[in-house]
Amino acid sequence: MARPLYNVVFVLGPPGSGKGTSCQKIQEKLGFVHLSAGDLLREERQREGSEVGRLIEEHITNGSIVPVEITCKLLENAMEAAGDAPGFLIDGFPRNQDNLEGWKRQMDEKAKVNFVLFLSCPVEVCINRCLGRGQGRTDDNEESLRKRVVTYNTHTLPIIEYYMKLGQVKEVSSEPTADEVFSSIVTVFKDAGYTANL
Ligand SMILES: Nc1ncnc2c1ncn2[C@@H]1O[C@H](COP(=O)(O)OP(=O)(O)OP(=O)(O)O)[C@@H](O)[C@H]1O
Ligand SMILES: Nc1ccn([C@@H]2O[C@H](COP(=O)(O)O)[C@@H](O)[C@H]2O)c(=O)n1
Repeated sequence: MARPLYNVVFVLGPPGSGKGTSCQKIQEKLGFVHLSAGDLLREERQREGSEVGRLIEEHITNGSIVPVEITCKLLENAMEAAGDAPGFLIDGFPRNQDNLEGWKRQMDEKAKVNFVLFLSCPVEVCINRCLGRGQGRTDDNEESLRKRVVTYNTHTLPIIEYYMKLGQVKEVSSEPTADEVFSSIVTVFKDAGYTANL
């Protein structure tokens, strides 16, 4: 098999666990490119009058998961556009079985998943963080957040468990301060052999 084009770390955890915050820090330090599936979907949603935009809006409001054909294409396009990078942090993906299977169909030969960084944090802490995020997100309200947590428990945790069985999950508690969390993440990357700039 040809050498995979993309070196990938999936970043998963409950909504508001600090995935975006930590990915930004890893990007700055390690040069990995941060791609948030949620951000890409929010961008795509803006396209005026598009049927896909309406579908994405519905899923985001309900805290449910957009079909993988849409999300995986957005991720692949973003990886292609980023070109040469030491690695990609794919934040908030794969979120359910459909995401996982779609990724395998579309990306298995092009990308190597090195490990899954799992940011664990009590749900009530996460909800309070989202409610205080202040970014004007339409899904940072009590109702959508409860739905997002149900989706996380029902659909995303089994994906994390799937990778745990493969021995590919590196868990970091994201309850401490963002700097403390980042320092634990640095250790994870060092242990995984990424020593450049660390
Ligand atoms: N370790 C931390 N301690 C306190 N607040 C934090 C910490 N990490 C992130 N935050 C804050 O919590 C909020 C959510 O963080 P962030 O957006 O990084 O989470 P996320 O996991 O990417 O969320 P989502 O899944 O909803 O996109 C932000 O306001 C961020 O500043
Ligand atoms: N793989 C994904 C990721 C996200 N979504 C939708 O976007 C919402 C916001 O995601 P964040 O990661 O930014 O919190 C999420 O609740 C989903 O509706 C998705 O469908 N698939």
